[in-house]
Amino acid sequence: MPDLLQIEHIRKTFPGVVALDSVSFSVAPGEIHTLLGENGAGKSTLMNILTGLYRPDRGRMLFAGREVRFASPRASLACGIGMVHQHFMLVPAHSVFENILLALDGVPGFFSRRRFRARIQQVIDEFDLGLDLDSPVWKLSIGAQQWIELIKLLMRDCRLLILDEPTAVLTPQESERLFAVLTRLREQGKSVIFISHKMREVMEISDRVTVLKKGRSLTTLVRGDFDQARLAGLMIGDDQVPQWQKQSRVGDDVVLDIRDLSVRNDRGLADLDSCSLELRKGEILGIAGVAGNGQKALAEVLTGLKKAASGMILAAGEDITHSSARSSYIAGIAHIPEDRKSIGIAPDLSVDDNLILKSFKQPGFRRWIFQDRAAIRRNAREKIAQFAIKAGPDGAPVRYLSGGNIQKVIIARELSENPAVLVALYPTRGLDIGSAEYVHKVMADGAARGMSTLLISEDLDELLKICDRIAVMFRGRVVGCVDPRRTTREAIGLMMSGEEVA
Ligand SMILES: Nc1ncnc2c1ncn2[C@@H]1O[C@H](COP(=O)(O)OP(=O)(O)OP(=O)(O)O)[C@@H](O)[C@H]1O
Repeated sequence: MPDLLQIEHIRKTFPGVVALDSVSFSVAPGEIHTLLGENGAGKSTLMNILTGLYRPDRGRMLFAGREVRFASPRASLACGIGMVHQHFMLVPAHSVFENILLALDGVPGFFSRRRFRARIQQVIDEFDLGLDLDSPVWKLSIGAQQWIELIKLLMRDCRLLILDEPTAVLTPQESERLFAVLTRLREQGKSVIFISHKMREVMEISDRVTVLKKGRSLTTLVRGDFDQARLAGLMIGDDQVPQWQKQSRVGDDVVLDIRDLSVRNDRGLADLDSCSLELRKGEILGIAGVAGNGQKALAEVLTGLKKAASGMILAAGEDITHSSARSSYIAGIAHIPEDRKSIGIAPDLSVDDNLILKSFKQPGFRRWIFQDRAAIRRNAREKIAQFAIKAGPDGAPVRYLSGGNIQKVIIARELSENPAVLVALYPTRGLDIGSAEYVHKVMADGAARGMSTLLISEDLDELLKICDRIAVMFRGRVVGCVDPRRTTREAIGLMMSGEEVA
């Protein structure tokens, strides 16, 4: 059968950066094709070309045998290419049905509306999605909201679906359901481009894998010809994955004692609801939970971005909930925020400047009242090499970096001062395996030195591998605490969905 999509020698440059040098690969009808590549390899740029956001400098694309050039996202969608975005484009107050209607060009009349509703229901039943068309979107889980995005594309008869890190916000059970749906779609002859850094998923779902490296398509491998080690080796080089060993040295001292802590959001609702937790010296305490169950509020109240409505935070036994000691305590905490682009970095400043945002007043970076640019550059060079940051031309704004590389800049900055406490929200989300392992190594080394880490993550493999304990959050509370050596992904997954409280 002829290929549905053929990409030939695509090149795309930005000022001073070759994002894609020469990329060629094809997607067959009824195929799940994974794109794998380290941070900055060019995956997002390629998807932006496929979905009509960017135009390539060179090369050609054929879709269903016809050469295509997309002048806009609308043109790509009209052709049958749809992307399930990471940031859902849904109106929370509207119903599922209304949100799907909104995605169409023009509102159908009453009768066609009924027919349309019946068609959507058919899709829901066929894929066993269990969605209520009349439920307002804000009441739905993140997993259910992703179904809506998928249905929108299916209603538009998309033949090629692009999913970029779709499981980042799902429970293990929801991920399994997503994979079942993708398998069904494949059986129906739909094609999928799947992007993920999670090797377990890549192994489970891919028919073929194309490895991108430095803007070039290195190779395409067929199922049966690849395993995790081979893919990792191709992507980042066999000797590039940092090796580390966890040496558990959890002390008796409680460095943070959170007691019945509640935090309200702007609407006055409790994001954190009587949450209690203890973090010990040298401990890596994992927080599992589906995004939106209070993890972010917990990190924000600990790092001074939000105030506690009630309850207590004790640091080394001292109540700092509202005291003046709180600000100096917070100043010493390292924080890797969830929102990289608006909280984590100053987007228009260079990589060099972003790396010293917390330490620019230090004598090492000053000469009299002026900045010591040579020292700042030296520091940046060191960190760029240490964290393998793909930084682009000197002085370029950090917002031009790929998502994974922006994350590396934040981590390099936050961990450079040997903090006593690290609060990390999804620190390895979107990082390639080499970089994720480096972050794990940094945390393990930090723990051996006595650093205490609150690691909020949706990646259960990560939590099970690196944590001393895992607390599970559901609806603003800790609903259970488990020992990673005596639990399973499934057990944690059930707790995450509120089905079982340990
Ligand atoms: N608008 C832009 N201006 C300048 N450079 C850009 C722009 N968009 C991407 N780049 C650069 O192109 C390269 C490829 O980036 P891209 O975002 O496609 O990588 P990626 O494989 O998706 O990475 P990640 O896994 O980190 O998301 C990077 O070096 C990035 O800095």
